[in-house]
Amino acid sequence: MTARKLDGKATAAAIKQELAIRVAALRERGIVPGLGTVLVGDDPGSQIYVNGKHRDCQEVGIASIRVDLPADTTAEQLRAEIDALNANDACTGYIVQLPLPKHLDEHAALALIDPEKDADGLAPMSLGKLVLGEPGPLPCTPRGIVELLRRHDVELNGAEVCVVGRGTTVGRPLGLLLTRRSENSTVTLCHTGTRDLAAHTRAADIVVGAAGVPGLITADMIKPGAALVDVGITRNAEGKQVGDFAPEVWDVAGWVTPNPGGVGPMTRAMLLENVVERAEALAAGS
Ligand SMILES: Nc1nc(=O)c2c([nH]1)NC[C@@H]1CN(c3ccc(C(=O)N[C@@H](CCC(=O)O)C(=O)O)cc3)C=[N+]21
Repeated sequence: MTARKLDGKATAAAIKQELAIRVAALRERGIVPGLGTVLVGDDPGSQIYVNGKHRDCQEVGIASIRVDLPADTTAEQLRAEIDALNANDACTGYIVQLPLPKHLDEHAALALIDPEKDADGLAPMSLGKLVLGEPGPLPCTPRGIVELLRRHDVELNGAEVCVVGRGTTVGRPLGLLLTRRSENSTVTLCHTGTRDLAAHTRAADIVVGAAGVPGLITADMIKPGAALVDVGITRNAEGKQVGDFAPEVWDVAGWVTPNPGGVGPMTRAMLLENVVERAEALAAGS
């Protein structure tokens, strides 16, 4: 059996077309959504991602504001840049690209983002709202994963989902998203302390690899027909993006996200979605 593709690239392209129409409608009413990015340092991966986000903005008609800072930026300088974006009316939402250089405190930086402008859904107020079930921006990767599965008609209601990885950007918030009544999945959140990972992955209808360990999840750990979502973006020695699943899983699974071309493009599409949603709320007067 060969798995079908959970095509993030094509799905993200379709979502961007829908967003372009919504952005055009906003612009007709005099509202221009504007995404800001704050990038500190010269991590090549982060530069690629930020470039991609600005390209996406241009495609759908969102204005973009780019703030690139040197690696030795101080906490005070970073705070001043964040304050400036909070005060800038042309910026309706923004992100602070992670990881920050080691001398900067990521949680402290995220806490400075005006909750109304948190495009990533990773600031403390947004994560708190997610826990409480209140409306707010949703973290982009988890939201993109749910959207990708929905648009391929992979059943979430009652599904057994094994999420491998407990990080704050993906694993943990994905568990929160999937266990809402609207998704209604049963989630097992596995991590480095899990005693028998294979026992959990084998029991799952959907397995999400978000551990950042190349090839961690192998074909023998998969229930035949399961849907597999690969969040891993480790770079190998040749600079190629490698995921958390071994390639042989394609012979066992029912659905697999290509990588690249799966979760990454969906993450970027959901960032745009968050920005457009926020601009629409502004247009509605809230
Ligand atoms: N505040 C913050 N928000 C983020 O959303 C965030 C972040 N920090 N830090 C880093 C991670 C990583 N991330 C990716 C986004 C898109 C692709 C993506 O589109 N990848 C392409 C390949 C890109 C290429 O290699 O050219 C793909 O998978 O098809 C990958 C990774 C967002 N992140």
